[in-house]
Amino acid sequence: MAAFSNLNCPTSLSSPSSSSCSSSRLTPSSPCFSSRRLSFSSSALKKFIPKKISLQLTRYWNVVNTQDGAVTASPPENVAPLKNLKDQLLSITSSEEVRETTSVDIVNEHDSTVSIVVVGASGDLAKKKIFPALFALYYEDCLPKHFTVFGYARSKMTDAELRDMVSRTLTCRIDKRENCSEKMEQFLKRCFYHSGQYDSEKNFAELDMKLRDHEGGRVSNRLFYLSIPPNIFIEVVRCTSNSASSANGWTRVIVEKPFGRDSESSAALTRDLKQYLMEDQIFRIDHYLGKELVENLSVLRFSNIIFGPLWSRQYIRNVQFIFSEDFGTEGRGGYFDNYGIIRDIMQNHLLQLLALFAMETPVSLDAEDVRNEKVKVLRSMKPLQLENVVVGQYKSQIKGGVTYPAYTDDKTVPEGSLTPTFAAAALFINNARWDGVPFLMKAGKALHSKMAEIRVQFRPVPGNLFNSIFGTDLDRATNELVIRVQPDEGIYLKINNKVPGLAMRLDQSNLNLHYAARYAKEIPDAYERLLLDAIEGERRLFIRSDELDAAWALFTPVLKELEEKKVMPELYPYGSRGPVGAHYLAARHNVQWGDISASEHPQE
Ligand SMILES: NC(=O)C1=CN([C@@H]2O[C@H](COP(=O)(O)OP(=O)(O)OC[C@H]3O[C@@H](n4cnc5c(N)ncnc54)[C@H](OP(=O)(O)O)[C@@H]3O)[C@@H](O)[C@H]2O)C=CC1
Ligand SMILES: O=C1O[C@H](COP(=O)(O)O)[C@@H](O)[C@H](O)[C@H]1O
Repeated sequence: MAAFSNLNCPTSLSSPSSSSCSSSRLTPSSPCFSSRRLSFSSSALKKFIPKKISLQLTRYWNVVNTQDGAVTASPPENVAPLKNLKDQLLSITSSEEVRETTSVDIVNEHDSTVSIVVVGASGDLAKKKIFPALFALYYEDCLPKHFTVFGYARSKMTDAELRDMVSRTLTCRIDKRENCSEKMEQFLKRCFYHSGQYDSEKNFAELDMKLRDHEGGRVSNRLFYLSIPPNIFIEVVRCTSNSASSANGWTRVIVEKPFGRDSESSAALTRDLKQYLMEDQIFRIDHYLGKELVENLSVLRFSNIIFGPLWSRQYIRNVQFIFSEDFGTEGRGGYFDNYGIIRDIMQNHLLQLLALFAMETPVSLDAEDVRNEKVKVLRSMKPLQLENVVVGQYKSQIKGGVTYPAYTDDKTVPEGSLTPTFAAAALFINNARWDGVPFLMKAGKALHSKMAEIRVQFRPVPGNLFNSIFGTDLDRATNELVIRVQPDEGIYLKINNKVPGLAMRLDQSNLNLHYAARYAKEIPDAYERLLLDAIEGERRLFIRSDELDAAWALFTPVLKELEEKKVMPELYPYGSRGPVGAHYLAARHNVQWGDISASEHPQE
């Protein structure tokens, strides 16, 4: 379900219903739909729509919400637009019954409004990511005609102070664009603030009153973004649900990670959330799924004939998922120490990349079909053994006269903390496609660079004709596909090539798709895509509870073992390439990390 018609602003893949049909996220054959939806109360449903039709409606239309006695339905893919509702109903029932449906209240975007409530508006994530993403969406005309942004937190602030805070921190990709300050003024007029406690239904009821004022009697849709520490999620959801949910539209809640810290706490969080919310109201965000190159992974795989046949143990010898940051946990040590790098990056971001990479072809691009395939991969994974994990922690380093701190120098980190700031792991998928292929992960803070990438190393060519004339060992100069998620997005394929000239000399070169050179358009921030999807009710890029259970089932035993056995992390200097143990781990599986191979750093 999407979008609020604009050429820049895409509609979702699975349910094309926007008037911006030229958008890149539509499949080429998709028809162009209006974004209008049907909305009616269940009493109206009973009164005006005979049971037979309402059953058919439920079967053929996507009923997107059934809360507080309200039903909202939108046309599924490949049915005629809303204006043809009557024709459709005629085709499924008798004309006499259809006559009665004229009382159905057809709601379009002009009659509905979306309120986006950023809970924890005074915090780091809200300032850094959420408000800038909302502004970028506004600038690109991707937000609905009627929308309001509300900040909610305990800090005392006026609307003007919130606007000031938002405008001062709106450093986003839009900054240098035409009319930016004019658009900013307009955007800020839609931003408001309400100060309240996170556990006070009374304070949320006050927020509800303000929201109603702004909604002006339209069908109200509400999106709550929980940008707060996890220990207060449930209180906020309780208050939202009891005192501030929409009376006649949808209410959705975006939940930020961490979703617990092991299987048990994650299950408890899901159980508690479900006291107040249906699963389809919960949008668990993993912002890596909103990154351009991650969204492109399925396109690359499933729309190019050259990759599909190679995508298995037969041709791929290992796959690497690498995340590194060139700064430490400065400022976030308090949070980080309770979680560590495995929970912070591997269990979610890198595992999601792995699942997307390794899944079978989904039945469709529909959220449930894609998530079903990801769950199957996660549930097929071999239990992770401690021997296949290496942990590290950064230590102080003096470089160029600058002293870089150790992890434990942070005042918010307990003395002698064993929390890993680096980890490497070798994982395996027990299925026919991937049996025996090492999937290596490596994630670390305070390393030499900031980047995230996926590396696919292919097997050597059997009986290679050129073995004798290649300058180096051809068995090592195998094809490698690199998907550089960030920075400087790109995809390149290492191939062996003849060096031009009369002699038969071979070297390894890149077939290079460098995004900055190929596409003039800047890449949207992941939070923009994900916020837009949540507003549109598109769940494909959000984590379903069974995915989460499977992800925790994989990592919880090893996390417990690390903690119980008090495994000492290997120390590595701030700004280095990480602990040497990661190389031994890879070598045991006959793998060499692609990011540190000589061909990646010829100048070093
Ligand atoms: N920052 C980041 O880069 C990322 C953050 N996240 C997740 O997003 C969420 C928000 O992160 P972030 O903005 O960094 O968090 P902050 O620590 O900045 O907290 C957000 C707001 O919550 C309130 N708050 C903070 N601590 C408490 C407390 N102990 N009890 C009650 N209220 C509190 C404060 O608002 P006030 O005092 O005004 O009420 C604060 O401004 C967290 O779940 C985090 O794990 C996920 C990925 C990245
Ligand atoms: O979720 C998190 O992600 C960030 C890295 O995100 P990126 O988009 O900048 O790559 C990481 O710094 C943080 O520790 C983690 O919680």
